Amino acid sequence: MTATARVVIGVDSSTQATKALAVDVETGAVLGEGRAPHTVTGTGGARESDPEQWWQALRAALAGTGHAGAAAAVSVAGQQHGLVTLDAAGRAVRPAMLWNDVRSAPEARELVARLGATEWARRTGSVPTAAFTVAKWAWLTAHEPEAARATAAVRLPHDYLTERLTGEAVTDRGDASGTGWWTADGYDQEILAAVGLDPALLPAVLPPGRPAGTATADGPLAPGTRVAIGTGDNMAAALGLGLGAGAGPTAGRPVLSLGTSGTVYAATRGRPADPTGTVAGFAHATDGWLPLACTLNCTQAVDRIAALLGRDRGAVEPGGSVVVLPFLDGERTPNLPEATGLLHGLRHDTTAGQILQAAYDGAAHSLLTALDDVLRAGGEPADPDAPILLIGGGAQGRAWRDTVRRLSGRAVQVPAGRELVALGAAAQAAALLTGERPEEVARRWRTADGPLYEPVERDEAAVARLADTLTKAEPLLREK
Ligand SMILES: Nc1ncnc2c1ncn2[C@@H]1O[C@H](COP(=O)(O)OP(=O)(O)O)[C@@H](O)[C@H]1O
Ligand SMILES: O=C(CO)[C@@H](O)[C@H](O)COP(=O)(O)O
Repeated sequence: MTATARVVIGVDSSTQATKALAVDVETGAVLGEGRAPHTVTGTGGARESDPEQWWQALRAALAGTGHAGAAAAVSVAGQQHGLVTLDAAGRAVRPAMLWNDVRSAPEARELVARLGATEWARRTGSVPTAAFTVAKWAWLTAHEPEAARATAAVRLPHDYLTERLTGEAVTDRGDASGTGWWTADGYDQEILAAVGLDPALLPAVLPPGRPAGTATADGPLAPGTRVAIGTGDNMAAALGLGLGAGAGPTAGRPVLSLGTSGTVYAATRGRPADPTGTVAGFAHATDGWLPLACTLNCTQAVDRIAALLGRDRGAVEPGGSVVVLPFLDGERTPNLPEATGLLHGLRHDTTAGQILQAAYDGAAHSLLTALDDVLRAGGEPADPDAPILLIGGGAQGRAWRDTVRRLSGRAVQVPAGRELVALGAAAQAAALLTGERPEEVARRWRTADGPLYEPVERDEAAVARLADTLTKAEPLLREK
């Protein structure tokens, strides 16, 4: 390997920011880091961002690594599901509708009613919720038909950025599996016809390991730099943790990610097809599957409640019996897209710190409840003694770590590598150079190593209170 072939860059274009890491291919050492924020607009159920801003943020983050001109390969991972609509000149027709935009909830319900939940799960692995790209496209054709008519290309956030770097209209199986129009055999022509989307508008889904192309001369990278295919952010984090679905000890290892979204998932050998819709049957980026459950209200919802209470995010207090269902932005798991937040069981002696703790509990409970469903959907045995790999910004907070341990009764391991999505993308880029599988690269880099926090006794009373409140409040939370 030449001196310049030693550095790759992995990018995480997530909801709130673009983060880029320059990484040494041999050791996994992070040599440089760049970051640039995104703006998310929208009130009520709307959440949108300008794709041009992601591109500018990508340029800034790449420059921030200090290695943009010298990297041998680059890969971009991005927030899943977002609907990017481009005109014939490649300009955005309108802002991208993001994964957490729940205006498309009625369209998702209608799509499920038309085909049936079991058939959706059988074909695409998932029952679409408002998050899925197919529901967003259906919303666009119904509410902004001129924008839909002006659309000459439909992209996901990561493949939009990959195309800006290379000029190639390509995507990967991992991110494609979050659209609602991809099956293991390619695009589902019948579903596309049902939502009036011409397949010619979509990028080609390349086989795993095939590069997207090389950097064009007018971009932020040295012309000819190899660009990997990239993937969705959760798929990239799985790669970054060294998790593969192939034979080996990593299939079925549970991951809990605490970021803008909360996600719980595992790499599995079995293809998920959960007709209840709790588990999305995503594809792993290399092979096998990545059953996943996702919440809309995670770190940001808890931070918002801390701000309302005038407390630091870590200033929780034990005790009391208050319950918070922090569904501030509507919720996806459980599927209550029109829900708002709920506070129940307030007493004269309830403290602000207990209310904040209850918000953490409410956010973590939805994810932990889905954990067994995730493993079942992927056909992997649930091992209650296996530590949960805890990642995302929230994993850095003691209150989050303690809440997950108390409500699960399990140990948690917090990988030392902070930016697992960007590391996973870097592993994809490195794999282009070395011929390894990306997850093998990450294992060699020992990205999942980190402190283990021992299990504590499960707080059965808190879990029962949450489950009971959720059951009783459900009719209220379903009201529009
Ligand atoms: N030390 C910390 N304690 C608790 N939460 C934290 C800490 N640091 C960051 N966070 C939370 O992490 C979130 C960002 O997580 P991250 O995984 O980077 O987001 P994204 O999903 O957008 O990539 C912030 O919203 C913040 O609430
Ligand atoms: O919708 C999902 C998964 O299905 C989300 O996990 C998005 O992929 C957004 O990710 P972050 O910006 O929170 O990382």
